[in-house]
Amino acid sequence: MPDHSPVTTDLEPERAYLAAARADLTRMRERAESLDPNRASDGDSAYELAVTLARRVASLQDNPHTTLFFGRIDHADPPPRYIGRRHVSNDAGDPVVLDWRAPVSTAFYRASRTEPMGVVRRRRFGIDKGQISAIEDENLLAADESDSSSAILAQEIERPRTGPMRDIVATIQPEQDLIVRSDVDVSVCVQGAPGTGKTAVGLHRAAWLLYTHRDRLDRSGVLVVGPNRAFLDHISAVLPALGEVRVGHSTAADLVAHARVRSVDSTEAAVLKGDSRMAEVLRRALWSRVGRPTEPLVLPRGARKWRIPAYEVQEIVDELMTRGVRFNAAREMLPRRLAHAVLLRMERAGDSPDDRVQESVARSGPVKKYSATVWPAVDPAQVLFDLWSDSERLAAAADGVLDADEQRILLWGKPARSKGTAKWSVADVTLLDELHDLLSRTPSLGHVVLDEAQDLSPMQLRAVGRRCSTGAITVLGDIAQGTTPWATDSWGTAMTHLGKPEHHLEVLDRGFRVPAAVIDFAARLLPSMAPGLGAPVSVRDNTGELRLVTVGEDERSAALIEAVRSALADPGSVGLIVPDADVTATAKALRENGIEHGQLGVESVDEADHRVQLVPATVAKGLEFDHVVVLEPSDIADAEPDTRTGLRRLYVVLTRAVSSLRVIHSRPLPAELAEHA
Ligand SMILES: Nc1ncnc2c1ncn2[C@@H]1O[C@H](COP(=O)(O)OP(=O)(O)OP(=O)(O)O)[C@@H](O)[C@H]1O
Repeated sequence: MPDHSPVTTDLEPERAYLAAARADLTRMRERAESLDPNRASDGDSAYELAVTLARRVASLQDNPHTTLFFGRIDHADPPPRYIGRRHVSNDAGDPVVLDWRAPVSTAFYRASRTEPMGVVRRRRFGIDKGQISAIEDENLLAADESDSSSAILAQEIERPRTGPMRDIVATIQPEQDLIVRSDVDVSVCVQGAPGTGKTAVGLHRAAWLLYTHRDRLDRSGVLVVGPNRAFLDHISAVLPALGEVRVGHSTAADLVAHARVRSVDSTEAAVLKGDSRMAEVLRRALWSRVGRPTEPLVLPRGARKWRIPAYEVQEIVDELMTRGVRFNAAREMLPRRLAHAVLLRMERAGDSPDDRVQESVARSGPVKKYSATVWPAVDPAQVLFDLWSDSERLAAAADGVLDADEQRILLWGKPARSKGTAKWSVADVTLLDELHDLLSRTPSLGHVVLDEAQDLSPMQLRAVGRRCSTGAITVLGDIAQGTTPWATDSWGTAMTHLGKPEHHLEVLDRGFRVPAAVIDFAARLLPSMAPGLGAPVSVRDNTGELRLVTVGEDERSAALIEAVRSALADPGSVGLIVPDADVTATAKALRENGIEHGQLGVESVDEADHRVQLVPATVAKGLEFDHVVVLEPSDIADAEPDTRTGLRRLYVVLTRAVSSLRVIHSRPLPAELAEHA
């Protein structure tokens, strides 16, 4: 007997249970709607209460497109437990549906015949238009090792993709669930080939953490960091669908937006500016702003003048500099320390000054002025401006850290006139963020989910890391998809830059997106650009469709339009991924042929949710489409600064397809891809 057996007899009782659960949810909502926020003790509390109640009412809305539960587990003793997206209880307060994140729900995801966790039967519900359409049972006490595949799971994985990414709460796999439910204080790093569910797992982990540690994380905040706007838009519906609307989403660039980015560094400058050695250069450059006192502090007070000699001020400054506090915190302590030194002199002279005198001395004009001269306020932009435009300052800060050639790379050829007119690069604003943190500690969030982490430079990783310095992080990525010249080759190193050397490394290798025919093709690139990393093993039943179309250059545009039209004949989304340089011409060709489409960019999304999306190759990361049409792989690879990065970019582009991949090219394919073709 197969392990997962379709059940037909229980359909009606289960539908009745669903109807009753829906009625319970309606009652819960009506009760929340009837509560009067004006019963709070004052206006502010009433407002707070009104907001909380509105949120609660919204979270109790029934979604007619889905059911309240997707699974059920039976233990030896009744009652059975129904698992759904949210908790529902009846009038007596007894649970009718359990939230998937509740500890008791864990068994639904993890119980197996080898470890049944007290579960005797797992039931999955097939859902169609908000109604239960199928039931599948798995007997966990069965001894035989027969077919363990689930048709409902297969159906979910095979369904055509339309619109933004959906949650996977009904079909989270045991190895994914282990990551989702890792302890709140554990930082997890997930390495996984394309389509192994890293993003899905990261988002469900955020939802689980918020449910399990609501008080702590609601206060401190949870943030998801992704590569660009198009990606954030793609994933934006997942957490709200799980009832979590208060999770921030940001690109890595927006995290450090201290200035407008108006220039692009050369590759070698960008790599160097992203190198972790820059942290030491910046630290020295900043702290060198603290001056050496040459004059004594003179404080007239009444008939007397109090003097603190320069050497004594120097001792105070030295002590403050070695305390391990941030620059501004130490700077703020200086007037009080000077006042204390004055106080000691007053006492020695027979006075008995109290705390108020110390306070007034610290705030006095001469002390404030003297402090500000010795320890000036510093603007991060000025520090960086001076480093890039003044070779002597740079040499002083970089001595023993960067060699002369490296320093030359960093210096501006034509320095801007001032920090205000300086044209900062992406790497520069990341360095500004480091300087801001050296001045004053960056507040830490409770948890950060960092996606596509392999692409960040060490300095960018530090910027993300300081945003969860007191919390934990979930890092998601794939070394083989690293497409920046500074991409990481080692998760151990990346996690150290993030400030989390103690972490769990997990590997996901079952591919839920890319069908076998497509992954086999893309995986030809792996030995040359990520030796040692394997391709995912596709769990898809559908082996997919791969078409390579070689055409003459003048036929390319027509072939492309033909490929898009043929993709549109099947259900699902169509991604047309082209070299960045071809975006404008391709958009024109689509328009001329009457093919409506959206265009994605680093900063732009398709609000209208067209079926066809035109995607520059550099924006494709993390996205997926039912059908993918790729134009001219060799141009996509050649647009990158080096061969390895080019092949990795191509690997990303080729692994976006759920059902079919069409490759249109007039140039020969890169040799690594063409091999064994
Ligand atoms: N357990 C699952 N059940 C159903 N679908 C799943 C499951 N895990 C992942 N998927 C689906 O597989 C697809 C790929 O997932 P996801 O985008 O999270 O992969 P990824 O590892 O982040 O890929 P990439 O490295 O290419 O960005 C998505 O459509 C996701 O919903």
